[in-house]
Amino acid sequence: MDQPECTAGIIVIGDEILKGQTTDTNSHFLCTRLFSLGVRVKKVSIIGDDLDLIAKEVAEFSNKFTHVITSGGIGPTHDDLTFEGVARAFGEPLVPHPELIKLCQTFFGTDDLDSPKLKMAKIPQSSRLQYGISKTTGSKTKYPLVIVKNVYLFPGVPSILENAFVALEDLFKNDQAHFHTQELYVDRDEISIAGVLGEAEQLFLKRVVLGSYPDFNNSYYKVKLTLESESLEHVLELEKYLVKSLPEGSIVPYDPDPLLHSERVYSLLEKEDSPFVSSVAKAIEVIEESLNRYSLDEICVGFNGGKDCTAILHLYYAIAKKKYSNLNTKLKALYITSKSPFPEVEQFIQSSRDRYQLEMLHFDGRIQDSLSQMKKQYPEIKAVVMGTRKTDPWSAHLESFSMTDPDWPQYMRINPILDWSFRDVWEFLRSLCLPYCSLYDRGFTSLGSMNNTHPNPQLRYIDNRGIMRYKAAFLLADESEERNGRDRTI
Ligand SMILES: Cc1cc2nc3c(=O)[nH]c(=O)nc-3n(C[C@H](O)[C@H](O)[C@H](O)COP(=O)(O)O)c2cc1C
Ligand SMILES: Nc1ncnc2c1ncn2[C@@H]1O[C@H](COP(=O)(O)OP(=O)(O)OP(=O)(O)O)[C@@H](O)[C@H]1O
Ligand SMILES: [Co+2]
Ligand SMILES: [K+]
Ligand SMILES: [Mg+2]
Repeated sequence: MDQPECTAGIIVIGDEILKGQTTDTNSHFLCTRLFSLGVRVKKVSIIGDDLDLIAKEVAEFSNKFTHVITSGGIGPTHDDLTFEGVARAFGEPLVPHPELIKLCQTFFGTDDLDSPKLKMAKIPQSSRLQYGISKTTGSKTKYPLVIVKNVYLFPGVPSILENAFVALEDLFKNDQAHFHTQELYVDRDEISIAGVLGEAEQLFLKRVVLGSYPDFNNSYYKVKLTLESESLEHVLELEKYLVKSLPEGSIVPYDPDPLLHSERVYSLLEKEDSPFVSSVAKAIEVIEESLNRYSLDEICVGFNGGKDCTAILHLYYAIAKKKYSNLNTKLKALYITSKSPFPEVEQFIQSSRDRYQLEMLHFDGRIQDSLSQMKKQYPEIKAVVMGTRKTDPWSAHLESFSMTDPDWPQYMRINPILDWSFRDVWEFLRSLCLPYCSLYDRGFTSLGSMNNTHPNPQLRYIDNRGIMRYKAAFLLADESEERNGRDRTI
């Protein structure tokens, strides 16, 4: 820690970003990688394709930071000005580089120095060329990175920048420093823990950087704390201090990436025998059996954003991922839109689609009609995995594998959680920290459509300011009241 800090500045160049036509993902990528390499990014600047601005920014960044990374503006067109801007920053001319000319000739088949295709071969006089080693193939990259003093000129196209950076990241690795980070999740408002955080900050000044980030939409915590230092000891010391000083029970276990840890579904079975463990075991058994009977192409998950199918979807994902160790086919989900869907439900369905990378089979209208349409449009589908439980209307007679009723389009209904209780569903979702539709945190216990569903009166309470509120669904004490928020208790 006696050495000067290893720092970096990032300059993202391109009019399209300032106009909002392109979202900059490169700075986020670079910040993440550099942080893990022990390099502290001090500043990110986004500027347009403007020669003077590029020159000024590069000169200033080059003075201030150990490394400067630019992204964009090195293509063949008139508006690509980064080489020229960097040359101007250091008072150097642009000169054709023999090696780059050769490369441009092989790529573009021209040796006309005035052709736009050869513009990319003219670089600042003191440039160095650096080839990377591809981490996947082990071979030398086709195109070199241009480096001028401490400035690294990366192309702006995200996939190319990312590959180039990974192939060259040893250039940036700071062996002196490795940041140790730790996250703590707190189930209290930021205001109520601000005092403790302030004291901690003073006590650990300069030794640990403490960050506090509220999240108003998370079902599991309200504030994420980040503890970060070059010394693991100091991080652990601060952690201990916070555990001691924050209100008892306010730090909650949280898994920010339950899909990455989907094998935890199986770890649930290792817990002490209980009705919940048997429920999970049975569900796993049914889904494993269905994957023996059907290929991934022939099955979809009936997914309407409700809690039961949220549990089902995760189980199905975890089991499919285990069976087909490298899931490279998309899992299919059937969603039949109800008459007036809740926006919160639609939003949750979209975020689930993205999270699990689902292929959505989407229909509008009556369930029966939609299933007939699915027969025509996706004739390969033979079975639907569903979150039906025996306590649902008309479901007491169902079995793990039940064909649809005779007057319905014929599908195998796979029902892995028929015998689960309301409590089982919540224990499953919450112990794995799975995201679920936000309505369940606002007193809804079963979801229909907007015109027939409201929060469950059993969960109503008056808060300390006299305002009527609803507790979260998982706190419902009497499970027979699950459908008490539905109009037609059919
Ligand atoms: C894929 C699929 C198959 C279904 N098959 C039948 C069926 O064979 N017989 C039936 O009466 N209802 C069937 N249903 C309807 C459901 O049992 C249930 O009534 C519907 O999902 C509405 O549930 P809710 O009232 O809890 O919102 C099916 C639904 C889906 C999505
Ligand atoms: N519109 C639909 N599109 C696709 N699948 C559906 C639809 N409606 C019901 N299903 C399937 O039927 C199952 C039972 O429906 P149900 O509404 O009881 O459960 P849920 O929506 O998952 O949760 P909740 O009981 O909290 O509403 C769902 O889990 C889902 O698999
Ligand atoms: Co249900
Ligand atoms: K903050
Ligand atoms: Mg429902």
